[in-house]
Amino acid sequence: MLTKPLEQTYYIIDFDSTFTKVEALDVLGEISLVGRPDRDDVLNEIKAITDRGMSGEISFTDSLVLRLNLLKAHKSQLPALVETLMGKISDSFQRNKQFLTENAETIYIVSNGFKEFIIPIVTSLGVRAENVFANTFELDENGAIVGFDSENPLSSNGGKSQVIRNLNLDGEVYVIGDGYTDYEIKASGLANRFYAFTENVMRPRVVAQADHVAPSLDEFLYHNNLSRSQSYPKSRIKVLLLENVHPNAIQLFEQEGFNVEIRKGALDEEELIEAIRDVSILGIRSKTNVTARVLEHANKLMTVGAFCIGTNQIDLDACTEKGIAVFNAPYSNTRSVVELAIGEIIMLIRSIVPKSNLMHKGGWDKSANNSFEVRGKKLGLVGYGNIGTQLSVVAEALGMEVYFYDAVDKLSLGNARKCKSLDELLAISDIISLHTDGRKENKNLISYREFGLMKNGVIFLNLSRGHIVDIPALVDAIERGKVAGAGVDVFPNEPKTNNEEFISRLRNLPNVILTPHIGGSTEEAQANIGSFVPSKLLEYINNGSTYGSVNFPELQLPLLKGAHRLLHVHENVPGILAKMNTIFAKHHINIHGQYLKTNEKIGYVITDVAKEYAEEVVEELKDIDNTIKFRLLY
Ligand SMILES: NC(=O)c1ccc[n+]([C@@H]2O[C@H](COP(=O)([O-])OP(=O)(O)OC[C@H]3O[C@@H](n4cnc5c(N)ncnc54)[C@H](O)[C@@H]3O)[C@@H](O)[C@H]2O)c1
Ligand SMILES: O=C(O)CC[C@@H](O)C(=O)O
Repeated sequence: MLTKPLEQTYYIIDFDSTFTKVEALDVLGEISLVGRPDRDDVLNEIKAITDRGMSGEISFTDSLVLRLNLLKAHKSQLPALVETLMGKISDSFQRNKQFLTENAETIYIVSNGFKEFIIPIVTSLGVRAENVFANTFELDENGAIVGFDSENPLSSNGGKSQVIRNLNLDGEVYVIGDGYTDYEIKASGLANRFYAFTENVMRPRVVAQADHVAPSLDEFLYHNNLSRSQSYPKSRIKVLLLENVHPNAIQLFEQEGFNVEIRKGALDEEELIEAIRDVSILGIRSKTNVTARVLEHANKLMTVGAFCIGTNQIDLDACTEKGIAVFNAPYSNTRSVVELAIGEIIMLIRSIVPKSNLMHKGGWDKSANNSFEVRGKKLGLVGYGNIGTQLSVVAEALGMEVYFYDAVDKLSLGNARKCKSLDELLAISDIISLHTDGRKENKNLISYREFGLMKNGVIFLNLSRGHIVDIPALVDAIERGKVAGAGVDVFPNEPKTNNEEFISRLRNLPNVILTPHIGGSTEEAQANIGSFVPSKLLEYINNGSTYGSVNFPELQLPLLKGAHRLLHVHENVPGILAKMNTIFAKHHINIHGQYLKTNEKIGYVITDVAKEYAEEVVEELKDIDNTIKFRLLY
């Protein structure tokens, strides 16, 4: 579909920190200085000299002399340097090898670095060796690197401009680089445009001079309508991650080249409305409410990741109606909640909290009063889903008798016994632990009446969702001694950040363990979630797969190869697929594969088609009545 501009265009590309992620001489230093006790100091000195050269404090030639003297490198170390640099080629260059090979004739690498390592690297991606303009090392008779070709214009300031002038290029000249010397080519009137390349390093002084900022080569290719590996540059796709999600997630999005913004706390509705306008991918945990009102302002939003189990904080119906796919981590923190519940049950039934509090005040209460074993006690689980069932198994291993009640018929694990009603479970249990999901109907599931049904001296836990328990009723039950001990991790109103005060009537009650919604907050769980949820979001963005989505029809799609993928989300009304196929037939489109899945609200159709097709097809598909969202991937 895309066509190259007609006029001849030349592409001048920098090497260090542009073609590769690193400065090659820094890497050479890491190799040549191995074993030296002062290695880190010398490496820092080399970096400082590079900066002084770049800022103009010393001449480029002087900076080169000083750095080579410090490096004390030998030609035998160059293969190791090349091997390391091979692994450090910028991601967007690696994925756009096709651009480099197809335009090999008009691509020039112009660098103040050295041909000895630049040529093997750039030719591996199709660039021509004769189009590499760089310096060469000077060696002594033993092969030590002792200098450089001082006659080469690239050994001094203004060298890049001189090389371009000598090339006498006839056509449009675009320069892509991260350094000021790259901009200087444009400043000398020798280039039409300068693209500041910021994938690896962002130099404000250089960016300030740029005609366009290119956070990746994809952006450069997109800006010039050139063929590329990404249909839409990821650097244009904004990811907003709230509530301190694990660094794994940030890294996964950044390494794919997305534009990632992170915020530590949750946002309230107004703040989120403001922040979400240009966001395509939103990551939250339990405290950010994605309401229908927020979604009205989220016109670019494609997907939401709940970096937790619960999704009750998200208006799933509104997301579905807007064609926004929602994903969560349904079992990444299950084990963590189970372990906390077990720990709390033992602490509460032994009355450890008041004993410990007393000791902190200097007291000593060595007695067995109100201390019991868990062995043989009846544990009642309300909700027998992922957490309930796992807790059931671990509790049985401790010798507890497990009873459960679930809204749907569930298979009992081990010797766990099913109760026919919630009331039956409440009446029978010595310890009651809530593990239902947070659907609205569960608000105040446990209130005065339910506490009234429980045994006197019951141990009560809520590590599910705050609104499931009527807090005044719980406070009353604790004060009356009906509940002998309580563990509460979730609350109807929770502080948005760690700086806000926790206000609750549950404060300062005896034998009550309060935890700040950390049932799932272990290093292991957060790291798991930080990888799991992005993997789902990325599969959806990159491939269209919705497997594991909590609101979209689930489709696990094959990888996209040699085709264009058209993704169509529409209201679930009859006849849409027929209309799409009529359009394909009318334009004689060769279909490689087609997948359809619906739920009660929407339909999701993926069609893989041969790459050549008329541009109107896309517009016609978007114009089908009841279309909610359309995307094109290749
Ligand atoms: N404290 C934390 O940090 C933390 C961490 C993870 C999960 N959670 C919460 O724990 C809860 C359980 O998580 P899960 O992964 O086991 O969920 P799940 O969806 O696997 O299981 C929930 C179960 O509750 C049942 N249920 C719903 N309403 C019910 C009702 N009124 N009566 C009886 N059963 C009912 C469902 O049928 C389902 O089997 C969720 O609310 C989740 O948000 C909290
Ligand atoms: O980490 C969170 O904010 C929520 C944890 C937990 O409630 C969940 O739903 O997984």
